[in-house]
Amino acid sequence: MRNPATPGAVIESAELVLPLLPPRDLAAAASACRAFRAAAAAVTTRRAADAARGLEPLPIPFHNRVDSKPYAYFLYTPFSLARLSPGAQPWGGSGTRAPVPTWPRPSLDGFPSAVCGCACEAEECGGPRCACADAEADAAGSGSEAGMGSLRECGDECACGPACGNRRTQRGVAVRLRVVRDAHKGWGLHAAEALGRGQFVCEYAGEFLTTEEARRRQRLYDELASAGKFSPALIVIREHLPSGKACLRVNIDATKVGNVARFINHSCDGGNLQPVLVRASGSLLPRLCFFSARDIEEGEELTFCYGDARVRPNGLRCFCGGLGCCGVLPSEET
Ligand SMILES: C[S@@+](CC[C@H](N)C(=O)[O-])C[C@H]1O[C@@H](n2cnc3c(N)ncnc32)[C@H](O)[C@@H]1O
Repeated sequence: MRNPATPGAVIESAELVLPLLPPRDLAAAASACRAFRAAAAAVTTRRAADAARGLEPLPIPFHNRVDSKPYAYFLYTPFSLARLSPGAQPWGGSGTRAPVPTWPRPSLDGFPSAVCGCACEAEECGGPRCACADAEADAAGSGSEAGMGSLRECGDECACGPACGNRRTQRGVAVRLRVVRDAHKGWGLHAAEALGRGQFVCEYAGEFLTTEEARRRQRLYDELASAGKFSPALIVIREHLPSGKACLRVNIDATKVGNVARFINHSCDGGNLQPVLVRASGSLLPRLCFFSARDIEEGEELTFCYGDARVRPNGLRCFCGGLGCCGVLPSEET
């Protein structure tokens, strides 16, 4: 057995333990000894190089020319989760990149799914004969909520495989993005390559919450946000019947566990992203996905409109910079 006091053993344990630590604990560990300081610096550099920590097909780096924060800390999930498995998630270790888990997507643990799908021949999926195609639905058309598009994709019960053309949103973030710090808005998601109109950008992934839990967290987040230095990322999606009555409400919280969509800032003029509710055959819950609403240049910030309502007291100041900026961020009672 290796002597625990040897420099090699110290570095080995640093390699194992430091990637599990949140920033404050990492800084504390760095002050322990020179070897830990060097190992912690390497962890920080690797974290700043990929917000997605190897869980998306492409790395998504942080860029900060505003202050000294190298990255934002949260647990990464490429898909929304019904239940969280407790425990820390390593981030910034020197091991090889984690395998990309974007295929097959896990089915939503705990949610019932209907048995349905298509049996299309190769390359027929999404076409007129595909049982999963919905002639009414489109990524940029009328949807269940004002400004929200809708789309149907192939799902778990379909005969098609990972390369199916009707699974555009199921293979993770395949466009180059970066997370950029702004003096007023905090972190924001930017295009790191030019995007054509209608390209899939990312899903809004996080924890699925009950409405009761969403309300409880919203109250807490409001308090923390009004004190500054806190950026909540809890979103409520309501799907309406044509009559206008709400029929389904989905609460997704990406504040502590989420994906890169948690960095998308608000724009009062609607922004350059189109939110789309995507429903896969066999899945009862829709997923919120973002597509480019127009051609987007490399370096542009990606934004969407959080909503129209500004009803909660102490609304936060909006810095979207749009011509029609309302001055206050949208906020509604959840
Ligand atoms: C979903 S998060 C977006 C990412 C966030 N900027 C961060 O640093 O993590 C939403 C929060 O970002 C900030 N934010 C988003 N859009 C903004 C805007 N137009 N003006 C000012 N702050 C904004 C607010 O703090 C808001 O509560």
